[in-house]
Amino acid sequence: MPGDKSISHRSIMLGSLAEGTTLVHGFLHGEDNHATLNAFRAMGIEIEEHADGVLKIHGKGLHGLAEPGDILDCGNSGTTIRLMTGLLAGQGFFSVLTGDKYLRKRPMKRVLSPLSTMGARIWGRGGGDLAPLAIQGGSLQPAVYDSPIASAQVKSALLLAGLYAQGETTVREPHLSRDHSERMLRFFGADVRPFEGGVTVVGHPRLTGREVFVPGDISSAAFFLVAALVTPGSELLVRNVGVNPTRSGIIDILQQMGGSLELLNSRELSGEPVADILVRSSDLKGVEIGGSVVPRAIDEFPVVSVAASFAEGTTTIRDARELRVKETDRIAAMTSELTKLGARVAAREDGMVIDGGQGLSGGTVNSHGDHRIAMSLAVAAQCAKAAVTIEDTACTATSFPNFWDLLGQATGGKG
Ligand SMILES: O=C(O)C1=C[C@@H](OP(=O)(O)O)[C@@H](O)[C@H](O)C1
Ligand SMILES: C=C(OP(=O)(O)O)C(=O)O
Repeated sequence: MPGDKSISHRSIMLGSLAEGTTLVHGFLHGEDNHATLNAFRAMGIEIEEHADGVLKIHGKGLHGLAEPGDILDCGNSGTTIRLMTGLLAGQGFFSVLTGDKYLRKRPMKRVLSPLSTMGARIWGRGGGDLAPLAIQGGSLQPAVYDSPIASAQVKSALLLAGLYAQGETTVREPHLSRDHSERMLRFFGADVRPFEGGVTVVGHPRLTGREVFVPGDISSAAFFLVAALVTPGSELLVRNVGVNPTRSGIIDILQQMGGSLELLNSRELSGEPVADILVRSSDLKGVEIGGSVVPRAIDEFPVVSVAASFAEGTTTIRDARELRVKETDRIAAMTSELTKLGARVAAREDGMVIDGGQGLSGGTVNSHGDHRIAMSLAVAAQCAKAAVTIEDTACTATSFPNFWDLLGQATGGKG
């Protein structure tokens, strides 16, 4: 699997803010991560790329970034723009962040509001909710923030701002979102204290360059797990996948559906749990999904809805309103596209209801420009009764540049 996208972003950010050299093995060379990489280069950080894809980051310490000479383009990446907003709020310079037409529609007030309580000065379109964002960096005070949503991007923006505030910054969240920032901050030497319901970071740490091994991305593996489960006679071993419990909700959901998935060779890499996943085709059944598993599988719901179309009985997804503010409205997009393939799907305000079991037919579908929708539809196509044409597929390069090749290999050329 390609490297984990979330961990790859954070390795550039913390490697740049650390003193000394950071080596990153397994970095994801996708468009989103290149947006982060280019932003740090534009702020004066030297990042070498070796022939084997390994990155060497020459970190300049917490106060080593320079004012960028131009607007920083975050492309399609919500993680880049939201985490950078927190980080840039504490710098001694002015910066502007923007992104593509999808990113410029996504809500930013969720980070701007709590950052303003720390003294951050940030402006945006739409009354301060939309990019481009203009940031006048300056001194910050620590804060205690009760986030109404379980969002790692909100949490991480505040923790990164908290590095620049004297004292303790605390974020509480309704359910635990992915904790890669916490783990990597600690790995680089920051004082990070997780507690039941939240986390505290102590400001003004000294971060030291490290050697980071990025595990394979479970969100990318998810497409192959579902493809193998719903293709009769399949057996697939997916090696070196990050199985951090705050990310592994897809394994729990697929096992609950009756999927045969085994974790082998469990180990730890740079503070992150990793395993190989053995998956065998299985008869799936419909399930109820909601509550704390939702943030643990937030990017996997498009492909979960494909699995549900092949599962016997009804699958109900609840508490997943966040899907409406991703690269696209993923509830609306999957409902319309799966319906075109004959699935019985109904959208709900906070999720979907899927009556599965009758398989999918052929047809023409569209990704809506969203990488996860494109790849989920490829899995649907793989197992549909007739040919499926998927329009607008270049977006897979956002998170999974070699997706089509790997799908072809895994399916013996059928992909
Ligand atoms: O912090 C991160 O790396 C991410 C957090 C999640 O977003 P939210 O924080 O908006 O849930 C997720 O959807 C995104 O793909 C990556
Ligand atoms: C939502 C996603 O990413 P981001 O928020 O970083 O654009 C994703 O990769 O599915």
